[in-house]
Amino acid sequence: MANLSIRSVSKSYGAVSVLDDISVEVEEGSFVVLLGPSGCGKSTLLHAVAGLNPIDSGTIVIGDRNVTNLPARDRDVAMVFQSYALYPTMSVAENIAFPLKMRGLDRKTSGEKVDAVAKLLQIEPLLGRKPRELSGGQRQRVAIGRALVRDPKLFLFDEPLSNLDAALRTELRAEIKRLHQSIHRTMVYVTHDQTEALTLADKIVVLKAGKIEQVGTPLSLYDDPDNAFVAGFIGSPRMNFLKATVADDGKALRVGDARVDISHLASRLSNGQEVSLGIRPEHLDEKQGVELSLAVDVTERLGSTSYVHGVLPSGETVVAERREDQPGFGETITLRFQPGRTRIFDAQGMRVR
Ligand SMILES: Nc1ncnc2c1ncn2[C@@H]1O[C@H](COP(=O)(O)OP(=O)(O)OP(=O)(O)O)[C@@H](O)[C@H]1O
Repeated sequence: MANLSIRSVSKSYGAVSVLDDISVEVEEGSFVVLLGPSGCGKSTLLHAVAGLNPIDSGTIVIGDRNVTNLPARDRDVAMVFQSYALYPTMSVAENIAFPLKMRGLDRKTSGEKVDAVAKLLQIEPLLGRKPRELSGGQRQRVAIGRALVRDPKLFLFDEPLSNLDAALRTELRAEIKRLHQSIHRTMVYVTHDQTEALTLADKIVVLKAGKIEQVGTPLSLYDDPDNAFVAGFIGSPRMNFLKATVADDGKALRVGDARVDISHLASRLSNGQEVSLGIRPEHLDEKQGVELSLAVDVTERLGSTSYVHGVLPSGETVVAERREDQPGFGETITLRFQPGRTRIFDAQGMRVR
């Protein structure tokens, strides 16, 4: 059963279309991430679900209620913002208890709920402090606590980790995941960070310029992207895209001097057609396969793995993963890849299958 249905939602600011016929189904208890570059409309969509932002057309259903025209306070959703949005004069306990106070809950029950949430988030020692006496990570835990205590139908997160440093982001990301696994509530999470999306989501909705590019599990988007945008946006370092020309009646591609057999594809490609050959950095470190020669300019060593940056004879730049050798500046190395690992995109960026 879908806990949230976003149906054909559109919104414009003047002549600019920010959300263009967006439909998304969010299953009960699932974790859905809205992912896309800055300005793609993901916050606008989340705010529309929360009731903070009116839409021009479409329908939003939460549980079995059409909430499209309901104000935010009647939607039974709780939102966690990037900026924490805590009340500075209130203690942590008062901040977390605030939604319960608004509901007129008695002090004893409210206190018990605050204690339970504080325990879950391991912020019990902080309950008496003011927000200014907390680190960024602690503040965000309090903001999450304030959302949790309301026990809403739906949790909405708007880039909650963006103000934190890298180590804390990783830590709190795992905590949000743990939280979701323990309370099994429906969560919709906005981010431009593909690592957050890949690690947290059951389902990712990739947005670009107000339109959905693809919806799928993290693995399906990574392995089976529908287009070059999704292929390039998901994965770090990003997929390499090499210029290629169709040859042998659609059975092969020419990439510089190399021939890439693509006879496994039911190709509708014609000789001479220009396409783009997508290869992930980790697929350029094979023992056997099609060979490319790379003039190395930078090697980044990250523990047991390295990323080698360099230039092909065509002048195109490439990033390749290396698990064993660590070539240095000026060396020329041979990259090898299996044609079956590559993804092919036409001139419009659409995947050729
Ligand atoms: N009140 C507004 N008036 C006019 N344009 C707006 C308004 N709010 C947002 N926009 C525009 O709508 C588009 C989508 O904005 P939105 O904040 O949803 O993007 P986003 O994907 O969340 O980006 P970011 O990651 O930078 O927050 C942007 O082009 C933005 O400039």
